[in-house]
Amino acid sequence: ENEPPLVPYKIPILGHTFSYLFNAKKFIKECKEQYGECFSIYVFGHVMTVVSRNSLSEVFRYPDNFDITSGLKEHLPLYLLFSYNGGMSNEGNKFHIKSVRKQISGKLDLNISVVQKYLSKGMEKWIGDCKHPKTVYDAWNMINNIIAIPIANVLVGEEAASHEDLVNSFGKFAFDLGPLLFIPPLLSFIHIKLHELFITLPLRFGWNPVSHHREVTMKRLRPVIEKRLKERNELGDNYKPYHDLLEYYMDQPNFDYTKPDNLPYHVENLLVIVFSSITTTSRAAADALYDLAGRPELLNELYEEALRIDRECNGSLTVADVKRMVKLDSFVKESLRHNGIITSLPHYVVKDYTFSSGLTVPKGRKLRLYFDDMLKAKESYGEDAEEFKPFRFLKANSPATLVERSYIVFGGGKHACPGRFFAVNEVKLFLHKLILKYKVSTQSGKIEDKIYFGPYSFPSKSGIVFENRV
Ligand code: HEM
Repeated sequence: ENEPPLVPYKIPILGHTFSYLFNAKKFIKECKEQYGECFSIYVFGHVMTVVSRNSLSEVFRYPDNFDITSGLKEHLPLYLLFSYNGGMSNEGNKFHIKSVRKQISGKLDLNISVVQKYLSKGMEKWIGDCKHPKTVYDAWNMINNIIAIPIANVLVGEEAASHEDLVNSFGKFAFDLGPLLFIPPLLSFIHIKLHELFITLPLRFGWNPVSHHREVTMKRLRPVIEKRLKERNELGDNYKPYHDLLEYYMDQPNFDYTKPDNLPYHVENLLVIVFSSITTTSRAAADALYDLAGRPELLNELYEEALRIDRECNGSLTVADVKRMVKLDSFVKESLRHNGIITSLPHYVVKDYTFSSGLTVPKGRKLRLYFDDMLKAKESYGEDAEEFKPFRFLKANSPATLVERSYIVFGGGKHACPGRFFAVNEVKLFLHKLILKYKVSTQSGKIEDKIYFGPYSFPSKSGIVFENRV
């Protein structure tokens, strides 16, 4: 009875689908202005509720009432693509969160030198010498190739990550699965399950985007595992554990790679982390690069900070040094805040839930969180919340990793991204090295807009010009 208002629509069956697909930013904004922070729209044959502000915070605060796993599963049915670990499950997620907290974000001090070393190698390989200005289109793709190298090293160690096919496979993994995520669920008009059936249709003909990556990973990990097990045997208490995620998997009581389904199971767990870590981080770095390249005065200011810190630490940075990059941190945070994503993180309502506003969402209702509105809330960011102000957070004691009511780039509550400490450090290190080495500008000389598809946004594909600093 007390449901959020359903925004009226004129075209039966289609409802708001067209506006949602082709004009989401304006459409959702107008709906909120007219119907308040919580309203329902009719898209792809189903009623979906868009939540913002207090209602959105409640979704994070009461995770038992809102199920994100089913929401994500519907868009990307990993459980149909992953044959050994069941894809995404609540139980599986607990393991992933623990492993990322402990082994990746929790070992930043140790990982940071690996990240630096391989970021430099990646930049040398993919950007290289720009004595003559070099224009790169689709910088996200290029940055993804760079970011994949340090992440592969942190996940599986230097020996396995020395194989180019493994690093390439990690880098491409999410891009191979991604398109499935963005196919509009047109068949949902008939039945929600039909969309899932459609996107996994190629599986029935033997095509599975996961199989190739699983095979490459297994081929490269098996000899490393055998070598480490031998070392463990020979050295006993003197064995020095490696700091990567692979070592963590090998320590699990259920690890026995001699059993037929065991290694593929652990490799699929690893691929979930590959999926969550590489394109997300490279996307943040690409957004920041476009934001930087369109603002020459900002580049100069960040260069001064980068140069000072680089001189003080002789080029070898610690976590504390990265923390001292306060201008860069504020800029990265502002860039993340402007990621342009309109709505995200689909959740299903587990049982009827009444928000503190008095509105009730029924069990089974799909919610989407209105990110763009929350990230531009005037109550939190002031009257100029819509503006891009790179040093907005400089004096606010509010680092880019800090999850707050309105800063929901990394989600919120119990499920807030456990990889954010690692990700922000890596993005900062990438930009730090880039700023020291190159002058960057947009080919157009303008600040480039993001590309939109439905409620999703992507970095621009227009040219970025790299030039060596003299
Ligand atoms: C800039 C880069 C990144 C962004 C923007 C990002 C964003 C997010 C968001 C929005 C969520 C959902 C949170 C929620 O449901 O409230 C999430 C979850 C997660 N992220 Fe990240 N992430 C990034 C990097 C990483 C990295 C590098 C890793 C791993 C090394 C990682 C691992 C995870 C995991 C395991 C979850 C699931 C957490 C859960 O379900 O409780 N992420 N991330």
